[in-house]
Amino acid sequence: MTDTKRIVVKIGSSSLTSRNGEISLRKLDRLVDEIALIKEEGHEVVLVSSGAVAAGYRKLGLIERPTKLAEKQAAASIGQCLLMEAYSERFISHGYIASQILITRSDFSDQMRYMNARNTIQVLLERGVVPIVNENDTITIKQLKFGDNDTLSAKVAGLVEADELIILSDIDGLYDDNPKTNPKATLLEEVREITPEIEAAAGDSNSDVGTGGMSSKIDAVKISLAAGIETFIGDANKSNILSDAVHHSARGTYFKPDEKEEGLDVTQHWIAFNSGSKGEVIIDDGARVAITEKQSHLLPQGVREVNGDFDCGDVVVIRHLNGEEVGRGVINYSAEQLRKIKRLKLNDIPADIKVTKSEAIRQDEFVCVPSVTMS
Ligand SMILES: Nc1ncnc2c1ncn2[C@@H]1O[C@H](COP(=O)(O)OP(=O)(O)O)[C@@H](O)[C@H]1O
Ligand SMILES: N[C@@H](CCC(=O)OP(=O)(O)O)C(=O)O
Repeated sequence: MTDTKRIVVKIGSSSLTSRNGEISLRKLDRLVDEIALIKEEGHEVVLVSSGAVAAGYRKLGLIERPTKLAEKQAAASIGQCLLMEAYSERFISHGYIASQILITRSDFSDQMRYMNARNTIQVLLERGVVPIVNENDTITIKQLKFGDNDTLSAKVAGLVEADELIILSDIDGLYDDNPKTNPKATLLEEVREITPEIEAAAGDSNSDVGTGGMSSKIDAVKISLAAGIETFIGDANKSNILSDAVHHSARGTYFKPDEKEEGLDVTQHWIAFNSGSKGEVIIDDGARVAITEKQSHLLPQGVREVNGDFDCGDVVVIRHLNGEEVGRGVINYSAEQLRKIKRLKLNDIPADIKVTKSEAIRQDEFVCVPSVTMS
């Protein structure tokens, strides 16, 4: 019996569909068999599954995958039921119960709803259920979409503090160039850091059926590595892919978190990748050194400018005077208060400005955020 791991598995549309873009029940069956195998090894699994649009568009009377937003949403509304029905039936045949969790970005930007989702998934996992997550496509508006399920899966991995994120695709990992257009491209088997070269290798979005292509997978990897979660990208069509990935014997790309860095905890992960920001605080050199190198709090005296309209307790972006983003943190003053006390030492803050914590941002509520393209 191996140690129980908490594993988030993400399957993309391209791995669940047949050539004409319709959902393939044969592929879905295979995936469920693979998941059952790692469940039998004792692991907990959360599945992030795309495929709602693919499963629904034909029933909507369309002959090809829609591109208009309203049609995609209508197709997803039909397809999500069909997808869950298929999953549920097949998991039951293995003796497992599946559950559905549909999420929008605004659910995740609200800390209470985020923590609620976490508690719900915790109960499901303790009871051996396989929670199946997808974006709530039908009601999400364009500007507030996760957009691709790669990013969603990394955020879910952070939410449930997963040990491993496994992204299954129609390709057996990250290559140094797109193997579909460059036959000489070679597989990168282990990646320890997302360098500009890695980002360039993943290129721009490139996918016929899915939304993200390899570049959104790399954005996802940045999010999961920041939480200290090992991530694997491999081919959904290989037998035993999940079990082999868990035992590190599968062909694919293994992304390893920095062992010297402690990964972000669940609150820091929320601040960094889910909270959304209500404004900006511009800081000087000394303040930047204090919060990024000396592990000190950000004090009002280092604040030079305040942009936006936020309240005490909101998350703000912290930017250096030169425009670079330094990180994000929970602010202890409203924008109005901070404008009055910027550059002041704590002792000089007027008595009528009353707050529970006098630092502008406490170190434990500050996070340096790796730059991730948020779609
Ligand atoms: N450097 C690269 N290495 C591997 N695949 C790449 C690379 N650059 C672009 N791609 C493309 O990314 C595709 C996988 O993304 P996508 O179709 O969105 O899959 P999914 O539906 O699984 O999310 C591959 O089929 C490949 O064409
Ligand atoms: N939420 C959408 C999937 C979005 C999407 O295409 O994601 P992916 O295939 O992972 O790039 C659906 O279920 O159809």
